[in-house]
Amino acid sequence: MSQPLDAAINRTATAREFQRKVTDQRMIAAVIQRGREFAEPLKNETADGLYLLTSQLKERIHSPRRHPNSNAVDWELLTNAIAVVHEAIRRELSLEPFDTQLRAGIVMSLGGIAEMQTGEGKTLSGVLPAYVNALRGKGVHVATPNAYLARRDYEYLRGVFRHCGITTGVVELESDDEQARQAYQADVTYGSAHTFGFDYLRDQIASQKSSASPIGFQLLSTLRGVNASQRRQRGLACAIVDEADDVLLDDAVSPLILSDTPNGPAPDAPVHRMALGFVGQLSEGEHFFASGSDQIELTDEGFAKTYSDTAASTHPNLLRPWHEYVITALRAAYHYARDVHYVVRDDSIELIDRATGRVFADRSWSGGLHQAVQAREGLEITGESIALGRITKQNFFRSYRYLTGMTGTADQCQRELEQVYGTPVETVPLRIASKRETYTPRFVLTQDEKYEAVVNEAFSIAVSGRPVLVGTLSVSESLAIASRLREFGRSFEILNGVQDADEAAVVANAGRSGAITVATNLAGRGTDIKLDEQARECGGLHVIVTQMHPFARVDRQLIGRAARCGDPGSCRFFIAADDPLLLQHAPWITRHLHRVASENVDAFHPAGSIAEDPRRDHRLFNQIVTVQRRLQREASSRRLQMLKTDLREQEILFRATDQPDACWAI
Ligand SMILES: Nc1ncnc2c1ncn2[C@@H]1O[C@H](COP(=O)(O)OP(=O)(O)OP(=O)(O)O)[C@@H](O)[C@H]1O
Repeated sequence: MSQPLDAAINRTATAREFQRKVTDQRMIAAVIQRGREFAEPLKNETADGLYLLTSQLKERIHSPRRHPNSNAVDWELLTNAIAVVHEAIRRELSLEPFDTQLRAGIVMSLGGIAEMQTGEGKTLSGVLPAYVNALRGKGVHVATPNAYLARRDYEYLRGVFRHCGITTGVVELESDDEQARQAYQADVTYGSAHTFGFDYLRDQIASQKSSASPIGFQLLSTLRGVNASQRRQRGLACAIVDEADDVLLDDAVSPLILSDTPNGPAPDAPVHRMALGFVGQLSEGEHFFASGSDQIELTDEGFAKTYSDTAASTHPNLLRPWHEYVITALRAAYHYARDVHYVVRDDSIELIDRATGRVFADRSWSGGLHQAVQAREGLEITGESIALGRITKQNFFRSYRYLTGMTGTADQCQRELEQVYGTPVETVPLRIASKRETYTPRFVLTQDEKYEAVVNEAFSIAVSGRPVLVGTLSVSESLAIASRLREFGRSFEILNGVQDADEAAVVANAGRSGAITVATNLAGRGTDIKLDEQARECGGLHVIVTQMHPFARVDRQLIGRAARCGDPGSCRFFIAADDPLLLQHAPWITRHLHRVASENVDAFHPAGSIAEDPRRDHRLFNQIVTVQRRLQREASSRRLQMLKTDLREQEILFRATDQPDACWAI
């Protein structure tokens, strides 16, 4: 990597600039105090009075008086903004924002990412930075990890913004051009990170097309007041990213690709079917090695055998060399499992986002993998989609003039967020100490034993009147646990992206006393499970984690559904010796567990089961956490490498240092 490219990518210097401000605790505390004082008389203000205040703040932010030192923080403006937002929240939601929420809001208004524990009320914290940035009049995008959260937050907060005199909208993947344009015209637009990225790509493609149209046509359109490109977005002025670690890091590795899928079967469908039949003749170790997360390597012998099939290797419909079809068929067989990586619905493959558990009908794998999986499932093999435009999420979010966000889990990511996005992370202390109890992790030998133990625990806790959330890592695991619960005739709800029930309705019921909910990671982030009074009195929500994720942050998000905002609650991890995380990354723990099971045989613990031993179990658990930290470090360097490659390939002219100091400096 060349020095200039490294330096241009790195935005640490910008982050350090912001850091000085977001860590000025004395000033922040004073601004909160004064903001509250300013809010007091606003209680008697009319609706028009609040709008007028917003108009005055808009004028102030555009005032030429600010130009000489526009980078300096306008504390007075911020104080007034706090007062308006405070009063609007009180009027609409009958809530008073906590100091911690205002503090997080100020951090975001000053250019930092606010780290606030799960359940501490980030949703309300996002109002202040959205309001302050909306004053610029250039549009604010509030990006969430998924469409459900975008709509939920939009519906919850639009009344608050209305009291402030700020318009809001929501964009969804299904929005047509007109609906999307209207939503983007609003001061604050809610949407998933995906939707914002795709709309950006659409606009890029539309403007390329329009600049390619004849000059006469362009002129005519301009005279008629028609924008030839008919863009959806107004530009990338400001983004406030919810669940910033997920959107800006974990999910940023999958590029956004706007593609067009041709109708009808793929021309090379017969070759994919031949490859599927052929791989049955190959054996692992002799003809190929399945290594890494998604790698297949043919040996010399495997390569020679592949090309001994002359009917396939010279087939007239080949779109790429024959051995690539073979490798793709092997990848499909070895690395992609039904109900783990994808589901089959309405005779088509729908991809599962492994981090969030969401099922996406509109996503597909590239390079022929989608077709190889279709072949294996015996479905019609459709044509490969043609990429019309592509951008990595990293580059997309780096393109915003002003970027900020919030998360409950930024540990181990601070450096990366600083380097890549120029955003320092500021941790907001807990409002009150968490009441969550973490029970001793339970170790077992096999998946079957684990499911049994999970179901027993769910029953015994639900019977005491507490609601239970069983968090699984895959659709197949959720189905396995659901079928055991069904055997016992116990009613429960399931939330795995393929269930029929409405997601919001399942979440709404999950906090009822005695309810059992089995969910994939769908319930792991952002979901607010509200307890009923009896559930709270009985001890709150209990979260069962059926499998540790390679990243500890994902686990912490899941257990963060319990004991929110001062409520009681608890959690327990279940770990089996044959969990993929242990088999792939900590095989010594698997061996150790087998040894323990063979040594600890007595009347209560027959051969093959593991007796509880809190000290040993905590020690083993901590070892797994260390493995998770290593995996997270590795993922971080992979992402950085990706960004460098992407920038080099696309030869993007990027701005290294021109991120403005604050929204009023844009
Ligand atoms: N100022 C407040 N007063 C009373 N209740 C509040 C306040 N702010 C938030 N809450 C409640 O606290 C709960 C958690 O809020 P919220 O979902 O915003 O948390 P979060 O930090 O976004 O959680 P997560 O990290 O899981 O997304 C909600 O039920 C919300 O209604």
